[in-house]
Amino acid sequence: MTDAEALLATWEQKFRPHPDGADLPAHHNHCLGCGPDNPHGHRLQARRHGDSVVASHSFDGRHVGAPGIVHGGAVATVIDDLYGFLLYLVGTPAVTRRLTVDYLAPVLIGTTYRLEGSVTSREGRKLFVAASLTASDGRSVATSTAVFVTVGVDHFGRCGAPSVDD
Ligand SMILES: CCCCCCCCCCCCCCCC(=O)SCCNC(=O)CCNC(=O)[C@H](O)C(C)(C)COP(=O)(O)OP(=O)(O)OC[C@H]1O[C@@H](n2cnc3c(N)ncnc32)[C@H](O)[C@@H]1OP(=O)(O)O
Repeated sequence: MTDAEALLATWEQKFRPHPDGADLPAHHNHCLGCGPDNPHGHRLQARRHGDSVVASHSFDGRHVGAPGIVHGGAVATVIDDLYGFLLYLVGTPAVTRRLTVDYLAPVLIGTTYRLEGSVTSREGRKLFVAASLTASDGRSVATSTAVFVTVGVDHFGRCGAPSVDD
């Protein structure tokens, strides 16, 4: 089995049904959004919440933009990765085609936020998704929508999927 095939096999397992409330597996160990072994990553941990995915997350000093404030690209990365967990619930691989973020208020370093994402509709290969980032007092600090397009596993093979340890 090639490294790419081994990685795809781990994904196949990850796409099995996950019970409500279950912690969802990282996309792979070095994923920028959720990989536990990526020293530059966010190590996002998400769980299933009905038909949505939720996470509790705080950013650290590696993700700073203006002093004390999280870089907008880091916020977008984490939201994009949250959508990647939704794919486990949808049951099909897909990739981000369009991502929009409305930054409603500064996201602060070292503060814990709640993320929630869900699929709003599906048209053929297009998955329309939406997410929010909420402070502990209930204030929405960022909202997002995105379009994912479903792809076959060959999409990842073609791109030279990394080994399971990458
Ligand atoms: C078992 C193994 C599992 C493996 C499971 C891996 C899971 C893994 C998770 C990894 C972790 C996740 C992390 C976060 C997710 C990334 O980060 S994904 C990485 C970033 N995204 C990319 O690299 C995608 C790059 N783009 C592409 O490869 C190609 O453009 C795409 C998205 C595959 C689409 O290309 P295409 O197949 O040629 O499709 P195309 O005809 O252009 O469009 C398809 C449909 O979408 C529509 N569309 C296109 N753009 C738009 C738009 N902006 N708005 C609305 N509709 C649009 C088109 O009109 C078309 O509609 P129909 O005509 O079919 O009705």
